[in-house]
Amino acid sequence: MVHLDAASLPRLDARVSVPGYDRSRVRPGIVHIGVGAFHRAHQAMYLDRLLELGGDPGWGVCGVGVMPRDAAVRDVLRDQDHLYTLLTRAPDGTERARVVGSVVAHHHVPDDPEAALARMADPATRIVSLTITEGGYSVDDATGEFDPRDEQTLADLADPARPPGSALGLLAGALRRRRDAGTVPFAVVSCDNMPGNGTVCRRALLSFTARTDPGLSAWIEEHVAFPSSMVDRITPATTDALRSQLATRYGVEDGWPVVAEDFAQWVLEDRFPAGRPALERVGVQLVQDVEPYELMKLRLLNASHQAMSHLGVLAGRRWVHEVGRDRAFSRFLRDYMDLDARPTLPEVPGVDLDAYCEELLARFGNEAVCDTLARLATDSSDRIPKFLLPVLRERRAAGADVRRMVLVLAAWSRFLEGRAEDGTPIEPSDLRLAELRSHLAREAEQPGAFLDCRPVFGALGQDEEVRAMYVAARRRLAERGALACVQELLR
Ligand SMILES: NC(=O)c1ccc[n+]([C@@H]2O[C@H](COP(=O)([O-])OP(=O)(O)OC[C@H]3O[C@@H](n4cnc5c(N)ncnc54)[C@H](O)[C@@H]3O)[C@@H](O)[C@H]2O)c1
Ligand SMILES: O=P(O)(O)OC[C@@H](O)[C@@H](O)[C@H](O)[C@H](O)CO
Repeated sequence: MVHLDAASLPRLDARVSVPGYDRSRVRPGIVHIGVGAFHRAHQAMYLDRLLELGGDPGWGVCGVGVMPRDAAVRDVLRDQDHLYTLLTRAPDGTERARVVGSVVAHHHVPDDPEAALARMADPATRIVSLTITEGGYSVDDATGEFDPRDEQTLADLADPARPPGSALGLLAGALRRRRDAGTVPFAVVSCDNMPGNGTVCRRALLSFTARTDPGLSAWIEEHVAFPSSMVDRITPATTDALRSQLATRYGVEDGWPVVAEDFAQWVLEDRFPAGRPALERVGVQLVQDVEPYELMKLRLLNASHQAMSHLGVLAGRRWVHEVGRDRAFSRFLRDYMDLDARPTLPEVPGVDLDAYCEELLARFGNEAVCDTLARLATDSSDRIPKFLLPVLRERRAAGADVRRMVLVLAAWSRFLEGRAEDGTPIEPSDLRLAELRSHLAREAEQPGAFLDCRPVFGALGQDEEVRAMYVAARRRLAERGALACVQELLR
């Protein structure tokens, strides 16, 4: 068994590809906040590929962790010279193992906010990117208003003079230093799954600074670029089973490997006043307007994920591929894509949407990637309003049949009640669980009360026809089960 670190690279199993470039020359030009599974399977992978092609070594990554739990990643990465293994698995079971070398440093904000701030203020940092989850931006889905709830952001707003502890606080603090020093600002790149993620991030930061430092807010508005991006690679959370597989198959001891599907896509708006890596060399699409790609991905892939997760769990499934390979469920998803989502999409340059949807279904059926429905169903109160409800609203306004999407909402409500159809307990994890359940508790006397949760459903929840469909779908789910409900709605 070989413990992964810089010294052990030459001794690794020959099937594990390792950085061929000189890591001692790699310097962080990018600071990334939220070095979770996805960043390491996606952005860091693209930069690793670029370095492998002889790309500018000034485009390495320094990770930044804001949440207390990020200390665990920091410790593992530090112990491994910031190296980790990325396993990619294709639907046919083909697996590739790669040690990624593009991450070269990591700062943990709860322990040392100054180190993170100094790194972000350093002129060598030209991009700050983020995967801090949809909730990390504190923008209310129903109103579009800034409505912070997390401890770190609230603490930064309450006392702007103390060292920042939140992602927004760090961005503001670092940009203030750059402005004061006359340093060109970095571009801020959100890589979270949100429509208009650059715009959302900009709105959040401007709202944050409007409350803490209005002069800075005006400067950011004028000088800082927030290119939007569409990011795609299905990346489950790391498990102990993955660590053991890596050890057994390749003899590598890695505290935090990552597994992902073999597919990867990144479409990025080309607005980087301080410069950017030559990402086009490694397959990243640099475009003027990312919106069509973003809408395509969020409404076809992520909304389908929401549709399959709650229905699937109610029907007793645990894995994404179990649902993806089920004939009725996959036909239901394809109907959703073709009849509900696609009519709401603009033309997507260079994309054949039929082929895209077909490929999505194959990706959902990828057993080797071991993705769980539970991951997809986490924090759905933050996902459904961004991925599914915009489609439901548009189709409703067009007078279309919206029963498939309403069935998904009904399944979500049953899921939140905490029991699958076979009686197995479900433990939902959601930022708004208490609030959602307080609405659900009124369903018995007031059918449809779940839809009164305004921050999630907004005015749509008061649409009488939608409510009636939802109540009927909930009843059918209870009487007949998720699979039968899905089958009933197949075209
Ligand atoms: N996993 C995927 O398949 C995938 C694919 C495309 C996009 N994404 C995007 O990436 C995000 C993260 O996914 P992941 O798989 O890396 O998850 P993860 O749980 O592995 O990592 C999430 C990271 O975000 C940090 N974080 C969470 N809330 C935060 C907050 N309020 N402020 C600052 N940091 C915060 C966590 O501490 C952690 O470092 C998703 O929410 C999604 O928007 C994920
Ligand atoms: O990451 P989230 O929570 O936005 O959504 C869950 C999944 O739908 C998502 O992670 C997908 O796997 C991913 O967006 C694929 O690129």
